[in-house]
Amino acid sequence: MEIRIHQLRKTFRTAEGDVAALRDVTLTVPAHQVTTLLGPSGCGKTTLLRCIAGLESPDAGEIAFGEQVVWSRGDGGLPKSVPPDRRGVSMVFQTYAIWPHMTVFQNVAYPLEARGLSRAEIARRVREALEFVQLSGFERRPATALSGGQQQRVALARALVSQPRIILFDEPLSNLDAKLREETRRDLRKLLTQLGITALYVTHDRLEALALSDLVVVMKDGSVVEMGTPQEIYFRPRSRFVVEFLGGSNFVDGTVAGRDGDRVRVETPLGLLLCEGQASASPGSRVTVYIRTEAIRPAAPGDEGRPNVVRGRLQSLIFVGEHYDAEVAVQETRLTMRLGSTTPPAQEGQQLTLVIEPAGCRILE
Ligand SMILES: Nc1ncnc2c1ncn2[C@@H]1O[C@H](COP(=O)(O)OP(=O)(O)OP(=O)(O)O)[C@@H](O)[C@H]1O
Repeated sequence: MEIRIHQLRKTFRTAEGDVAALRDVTLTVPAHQVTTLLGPSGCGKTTLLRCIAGLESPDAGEIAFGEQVVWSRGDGGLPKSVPPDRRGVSMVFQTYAIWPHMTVFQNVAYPLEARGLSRAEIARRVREALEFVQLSGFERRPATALSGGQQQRVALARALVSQPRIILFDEPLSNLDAKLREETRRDLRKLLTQLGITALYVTHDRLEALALSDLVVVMKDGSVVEMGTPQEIYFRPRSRFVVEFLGGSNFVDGTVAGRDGDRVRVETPLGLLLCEGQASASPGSRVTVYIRTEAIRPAAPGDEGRPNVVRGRLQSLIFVGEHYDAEVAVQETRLTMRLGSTTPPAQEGQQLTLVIEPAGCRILE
């Protein structure tokens, strides 16, 4: 079920003044896929999720599930709203919100109790949901006698048992430790792909967004700034904000010098760089170039005469296990890069010749 959001606006009135949590957000969340809302704290992710669930009332705009409008209000008019329990939406929260005084079975059965289903039907559906999250055999366990990861799976089973059209996740993994988080992320991706349900997932963790999603929507200050597949967002970001949010660090300012096929030549403090992106950039215009850390490598024999070769001095080298994080000064500019940890690295202070792969060198808007 596709979610269509059109010019959704929400302002909170607080003692300190108005807070614009959503500024005319327009967005289509595709059906049967996993979409994440990614952005820093306070950018409006949770507010958008709560508006979709019907837990928050927007000020203006429209929300539709497929062809069904579930909330709408033009400026000044009365809102039209489908109540939360009639939207066919389930939500999984950061705190799991499972009931400690109930068993696993009772927790998962809870959403079905009020529906007048037979005991046999409830038992069948709960069994199926628990099988799906691999918790068969845990039915009679008190919910508190489970690990954090297992509690999270109970919350997921409870969200699935009522066969929702849409499932919403609000930072569901943030209470788990790093290892469990990684495992649960993998399991969740597998489960959601198998289910083929429309899932919208809120996180401020970039790895989670990249690993889980079919589509990543980056938000800032109540607005959508960019969206795309994880690969598009990672390899072809358009703004410095997105690059920085994804952990990128190498930026140089420059002036467009001309074109070279699909690529653009930019005069920078590192010298002339051949870059991807914005082939329309006109000569003379000022631009910022982003260089991906892993696009920089030490030069090897045969690299002479290649584009984007620079010389610098190794400033620092930090061992982080699978590689060294290195910082290299190229005249006034500092570049961060990775050096393999299996080959003996260079010494701090040593001169290095580096190649910057043009595919990892991008002009930003
Ligand atoms: N009930 C409320 N009353 C007043 N202001 C609110 C309320 N809920 C949210 N806000 C404000 O609206 C803005 C957006 O909040 P929201 O919780 O949607 O952000 P978020 O991106 O989900 O952040 P986080 O990752 O920290 O949860 C913030 O500035 C927040 O302080």
